[in-house]
Amino acid sequence: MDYVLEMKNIFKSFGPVHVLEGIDFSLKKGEVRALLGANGAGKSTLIKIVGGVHSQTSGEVFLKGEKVNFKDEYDSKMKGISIIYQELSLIPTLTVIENIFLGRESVRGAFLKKEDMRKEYEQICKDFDFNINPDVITSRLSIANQQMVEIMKAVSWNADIIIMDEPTTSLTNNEKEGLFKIIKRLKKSGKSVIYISHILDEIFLNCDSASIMRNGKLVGNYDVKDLTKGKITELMTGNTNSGIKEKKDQTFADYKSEPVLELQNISRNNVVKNVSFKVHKGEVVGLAGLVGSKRTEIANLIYGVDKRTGGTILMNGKEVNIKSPTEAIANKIGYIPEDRKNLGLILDWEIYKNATAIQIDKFKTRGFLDPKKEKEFTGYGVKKLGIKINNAAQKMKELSGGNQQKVVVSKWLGQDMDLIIYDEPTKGIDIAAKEDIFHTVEEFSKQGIGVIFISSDLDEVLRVSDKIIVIRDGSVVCEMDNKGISVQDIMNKIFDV
Ligand SMILES: Nc1ncnc2c1ncn2[C@@H]1O[C@H](COP(=O)(O)OP(=O)(O)OP(=O)(O)O)[C@@H](O)[C@H]1O
Repeated sequence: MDYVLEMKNIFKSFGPVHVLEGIDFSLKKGEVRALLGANGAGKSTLIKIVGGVHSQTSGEVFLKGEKVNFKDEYDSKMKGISIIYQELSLIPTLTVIENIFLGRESVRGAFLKKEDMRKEYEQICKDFDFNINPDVITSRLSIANQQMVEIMKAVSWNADIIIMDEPTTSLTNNEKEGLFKIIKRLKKSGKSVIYISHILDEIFLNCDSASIMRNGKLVGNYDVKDLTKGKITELMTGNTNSGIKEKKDQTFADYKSEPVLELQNISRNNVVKNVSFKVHKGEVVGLAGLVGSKRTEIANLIYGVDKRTGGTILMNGKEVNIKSPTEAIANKIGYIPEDRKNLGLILDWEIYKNATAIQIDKFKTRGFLDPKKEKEFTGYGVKKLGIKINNAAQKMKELSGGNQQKVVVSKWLGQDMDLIIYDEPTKGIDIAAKEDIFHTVEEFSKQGIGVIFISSDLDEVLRVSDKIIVIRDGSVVCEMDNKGISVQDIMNKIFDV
């Protein structure tokens, strides 16, 4: 068999922690292979070995039959491997076009001319059905656009093997379509793709085959046509009953008392436009809309990240004027942000310091922080959300992406709140662990806390919400009671059908 990549009996340990235990993985020319597994199963670690970021503790890697030992990331790139990592690797101070062509000159053996770069850039934009100003400084772009640039950069490298680690997490539907087209084109031209995603629909749409991992071991290799979502979940977790619920089955909303939050015609310039809605005690309000519909911008006005230019916000019947996240927390508002890397976590800190950052005063003994108390609290969150860690003093950056996200959620457990906002909380979370996040929503609402739940996954919005508010272009389109409505009904409102 002609394999472009073969990994044989790969072991990887970080000190005493065994992350990969005897993985065999292979990829054929023109194959699109999914790499699946629960959060912390070892997917990213495996591809980081192919990418020259980590070297294996033991085992062998072959490229087109030839044994390789990558010296570093550059070496892997030069041998024809291009990776889109979960965390963006662009240089924020460079322009988009500079980022895309960075390091490419040496591949061609001569400097690329500016005009050639522009021509190539235009072609990539056309292929992606996408339009980003090449001269804009990258840090000025939205996270979605930065991710798109990252993808364009990886694909334009002209590698034989392209590895995508959760590439669609912040893309709009159009951009996703663009990416899926690119994958088809890559396949047709004989390139091979490894595709990691927790969104199983994407696997069925794009992949030929799948390798499933569990706890650092390979469960097996499968043809995607022989798999179902249920089967994948079962193979990933080793559990035949994942307890996944389709629908919300109880409500804790209290419509008799004063709403915990009332927005009256709030606006910000021409971005958020006269938005009004109420959140009652224990009520879960889902905000549905396309990526870019300005749901996060509304949340940012409530949490004091951005300044309102109009309208009034009431909490428990009283007008509030929250000017910063610190003031929001003092007003009993919690916020689980979409951009966890920049807003929710400090990756160089220990897990327990991240987990306790918001409620720090609770963990003091005689005025001093007590690490024992902090670790106890962290342990509580770890158990509640099934977070996979080795010990609470590990650095945050050592956790898998999905487990980092769970720590962001765990920070708010036990906090005295009237309202909590979840913004895309299940990004990067595996299918079984999503349910743990939904349970926290349920528990908060059971305690009488109002919840705003933002998600691009409408099944999720239906799963958790009492009421759904459809947002389009910064305005409220309608409010829908979650009674007998379907994803299609919400879609119709989103698209104005
Ligand atoms: N540098 C490190 N030191 C210690 N442990 C690490 C390090 N890097 C990763 N790990 C551990 O290895 C395990 C596998 O992590 P990895 O990121 O490969 O998982 P994953 O399958 O990609 O998960 P996710 O779906 O959440 O992204 C995790 O338990 C993680 O904590």
